[in-house]
Amino acid sequence: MEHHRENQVPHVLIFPFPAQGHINSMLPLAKLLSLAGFHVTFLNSDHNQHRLLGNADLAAWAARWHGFRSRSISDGLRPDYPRVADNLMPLFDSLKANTKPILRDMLVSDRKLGSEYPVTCIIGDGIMSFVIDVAEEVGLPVLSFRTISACSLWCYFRIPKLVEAGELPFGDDADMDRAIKGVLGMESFLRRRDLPHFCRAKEVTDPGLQLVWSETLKTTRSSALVLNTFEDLEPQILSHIRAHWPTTYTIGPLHALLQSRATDSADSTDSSSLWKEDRTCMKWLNGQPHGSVLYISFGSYTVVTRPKLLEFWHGLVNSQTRFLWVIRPDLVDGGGDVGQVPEELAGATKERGFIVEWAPQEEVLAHPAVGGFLTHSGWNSTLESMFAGVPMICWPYFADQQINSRYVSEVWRLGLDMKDKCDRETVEKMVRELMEERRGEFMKSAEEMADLAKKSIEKGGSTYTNLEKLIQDIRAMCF
Ligand SMILES: O=c1ccn([C@@H]2O[C@H](COP(=O)(O)OP(=O)(O)O[C@H]3O[C@H](CO)[C@@H](O)[C@H](O)[C@H]3O)[C@@H](O)[C@H]2O)c(=O)[nH]1
Ligand SMILES: C[C@H]1CC[C@@H]2C(C(=O)O)=CO[C@@H](O)[C@@H]21
Repeated sequence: MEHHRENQVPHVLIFPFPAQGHINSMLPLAKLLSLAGFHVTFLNSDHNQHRLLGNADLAAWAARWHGFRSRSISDGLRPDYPRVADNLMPLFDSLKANTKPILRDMLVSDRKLGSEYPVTCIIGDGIMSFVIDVAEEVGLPVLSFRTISACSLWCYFRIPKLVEAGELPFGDDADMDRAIKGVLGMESFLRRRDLPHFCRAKEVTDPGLQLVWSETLKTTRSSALVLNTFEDLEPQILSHIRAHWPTTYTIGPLHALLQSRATDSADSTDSSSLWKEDRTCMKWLNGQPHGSVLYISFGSYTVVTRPKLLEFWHGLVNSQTRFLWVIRPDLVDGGGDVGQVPEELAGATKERGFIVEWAPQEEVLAHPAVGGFLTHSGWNSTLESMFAGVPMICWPYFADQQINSRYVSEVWRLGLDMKDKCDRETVEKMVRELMEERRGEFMKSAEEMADLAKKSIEKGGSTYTNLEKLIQDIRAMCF
C-alpha cells in the first residue's frame, strides 16, 4: 500500500463555465494546486482557448506552473455564435447537450487525459451541474466551485422559499423598493431590486430563473462547495450555507492568495484575459496625482445602449474627476462602436481621461493614482477592489451583481449603489460623493476591509488554512 501511495499524484480536472469571470476565479486555484505538487488539467472551451492563445502565453504557464496544463473542449456552438449575456441559454443548453457527452467520453477513453497520471478528482463550475453527472458516471469525486459571493448563492438557494411565500415573482407591481423577507440573514436590508437580476422575471417558468434555481439546488449533490470568499466577509451567510453544504471551503480572494504564494511576481499576474490588455494606461496613471483617478469597468458581459453610455460620459466629465475607462469593443449594445463623440466630451476626456478597450485591472486597482472604482459589481472586480482598498460606485447589470452592490453599500459600507439609475446628474453626484465629499469615510472602511482580506490569506488566516485543508482532502481522495 505504501508503495502505491508513493506513486499516486493527485490529478485534478478543473472546469469553469466558459466566461472571463469564471476563468479568473478558477484559474488561480488551478495554479495554487499545481504549486502544491498536483497535476492539474484546466479545461477551457475551444472558443475561449483560441482567444486566450491570442493574449496569454499558455506555453509559459506550463513552464512556470509545474504540473499545470490547459486543454479545451467544444461548447457546441459555432465559433462566431454570440456568447452574450442576454442570449446565454443557447450556450447553457449546448454545454449540457454537446459538451457533457464529450467530457464523459474524454474521461472514459483516457482517464489520464493524455498525461502521465489518471484524474483523481474533478472541480466543476457550480453553474454546470452536468459535470457532477459525468463525475458520478465515471466514478470520480467531484467538488462544486461557485464563482459568485456566498450572499448571492444564498439568494439563489432561497428562491423556492420566496416563490412559496409569494414574494416571487413580483408580477407587474412596480414597487422595487418593497422589502424581501424570505432570505434569512438579509431581512433588514434586502429589497426586490437587490435580488439577483434573474428574480425580476415575470414568470416562475422564466428560463434564466429556472437555470440558477435548479443549478444551485443540484450542487448540493457534490461532495463539497468551494467559494471565492473569506470567512470575515460573509460570516452569517456562510453559516446558513453550511447547513446545506456542510463541507464548504472559503479560499478567497483567490487572485490575492495566488499572488501571495507565487515565487515570482510576474508569475501571478500572467494574463488570463480574453481581450488584449492595453498597458498604455499604466504610463498614463503614473502621471496622475495620488488617489485622483476614478477607474471604470463594467466587466466582460455588460452591454449598454449608446444613450446610457453618453449619460455616464457626461456625468464623468461634469464631475471634473480624472478617469480611466474600459470601453470594450462590444460594450455598446448591438456591437456598435462609440460613434461620434460630442466635442465637449472629447475635449474633457483628452484633458482628464484615458480610454482603453481592456486594462490590466488588478494592476490598475493597485496603482496609487486610483482612488475609486465605478464597477458593475461582478464578483471578481468586487474582491479585487476590496483587496486593493479602493472604494466603489456600483452599477450592477445582471446575475449576482445586484446583491453584490447592495452588500457593498449597505453591509460592507465600501461605497455607493447606483442600481437602476445612470442619468448624468446621478453619475456626477455619486462620483463627487465618493471621490471628494465622503472620500475619508470610504477610504477608512476600504482600508479596514482590505486588512481583513489580507489577514485571511496570511499563514493562520481562514483562507490560508482552508486551502491547506482542501489540498489535504484532495490528496486523501487518491487513496
Ligand atoms: O478591462 C478589464 C476588465 C476586467 N478585467 C478582469 O476581468 C474579470 C471580470 O470578472 P467580474 O468582475 O467577476 O465580471 P464578469 O466578467 O462580468 O463576470 C461574470 O462572472 C462573475 C463570476 O461568476 C460574476 O460575478 C459576474 O456577475 C459575471 O458577469 C476581473 O477579474 C477583472 O480583473 C480585466 O482584466 N480587464
Ligand atoms: C451567465 C451567468 C448565469 C449565472 C452565472 C453566474 C452564477 O451564478 O454562477 C454568475 O454570473 C454569470 O457569470 C453566469
